[in-house]
Amino acid sequence: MSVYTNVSGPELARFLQDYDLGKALALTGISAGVENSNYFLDTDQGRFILTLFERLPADKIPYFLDLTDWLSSQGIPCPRPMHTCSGRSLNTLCGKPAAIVQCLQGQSIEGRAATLMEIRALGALLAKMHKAGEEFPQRHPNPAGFAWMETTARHLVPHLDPQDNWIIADELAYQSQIHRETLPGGVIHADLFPDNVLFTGEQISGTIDFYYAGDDAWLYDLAVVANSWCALPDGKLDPALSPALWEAYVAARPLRVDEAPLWFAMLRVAALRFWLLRLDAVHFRRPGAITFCKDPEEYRRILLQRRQGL
Ligand SMILES: Nc1ncnc2c1ncn2[C@@H]1O[C@H](COP(=O)(O)OP(=O)(O)OP(=O)(O)O)[C@@H](O)[C@H]1O
Ligand SMILES: N[C@@H](CCO)C(=O)O
Repeated sequence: MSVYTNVSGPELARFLQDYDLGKALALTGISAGVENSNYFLDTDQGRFILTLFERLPADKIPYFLDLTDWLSSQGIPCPRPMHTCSGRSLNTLCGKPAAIVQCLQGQSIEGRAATLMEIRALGALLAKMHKAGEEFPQRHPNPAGFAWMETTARHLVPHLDPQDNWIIADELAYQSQIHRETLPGGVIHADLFPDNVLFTGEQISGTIDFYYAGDDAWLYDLAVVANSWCALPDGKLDPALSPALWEAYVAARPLRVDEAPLWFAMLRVAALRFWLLRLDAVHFRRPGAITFCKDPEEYRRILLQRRQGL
């Protein structure tokens, strides 16, 4: 269940008085998603998404709304925030930070492999997103960078078996010598998994869930996408999808000469990041907290394959 806060009709009507979006016709809870309460909001002016933020503190949210506002103005299909009559995109509803954003068309392909056309569209769009973020004026270092990984790994030590602790420590030692901050970079999505991309036919009509976005190496973002879209069940890279993703990306953003040699280092660190994230969710599920645990084993498998260059 992903609607944690129920919004009454009178509360919604009061909230909408701040906007120029017409009168509410229907409010329908969205069952997908785990972190926030999301609703389809139908008004006499169309359909929108109403999000009540259940995890992020209010002062952390404007960056993400400003970023999607910016990327959307640059032609990236992402949820453009609606502004109140006084110009704010972040508001409060039922005591929670809340926003109304554009409702994008399309469906995710979650549950099946991408086609070559879809993966090429994704590679091209990711490059376009990276370039579109270049002029975005706000800086926000990736909160899940190397320091986050070291801290998370340290907390996990008593909960993992010696072999997994060894793999993580060994990978961190390797990554400590890779200076991805020297690679070309800027704004990255950092979580562009299949459930965060909407397609209409084989065209991408939306990218959502920018709440892990920040500044980091662009090649790292491509690696997050490659691991999450192009891994076979045994964790190896799909021999057709992975090159298709790469070729579409580099056609739209030609790489600098020092990037390609670090491809596997980026695939490895991207795998480690999501293995740690999932382990953290499993072992530090706080009572009452809203956490959803995806299978850490999937990313352990992916990391082991990437460490072998597969
Ligand atoms: N702007 C949008 N346009 C269309 N559909 C959207 C939009 N935002 C969210 N959705 C729909 O709502 C679902 C849940 O959204 P989302 O994945 O952002 O959930 P969340 O709980 O905020 O984040 P997470 O999935 O990371 O926990 C999506 O799978 C998608 O179907
Ligand atoms: N995409 C992440 C969850 C964070 O949204 C995962 O699959 O572990």
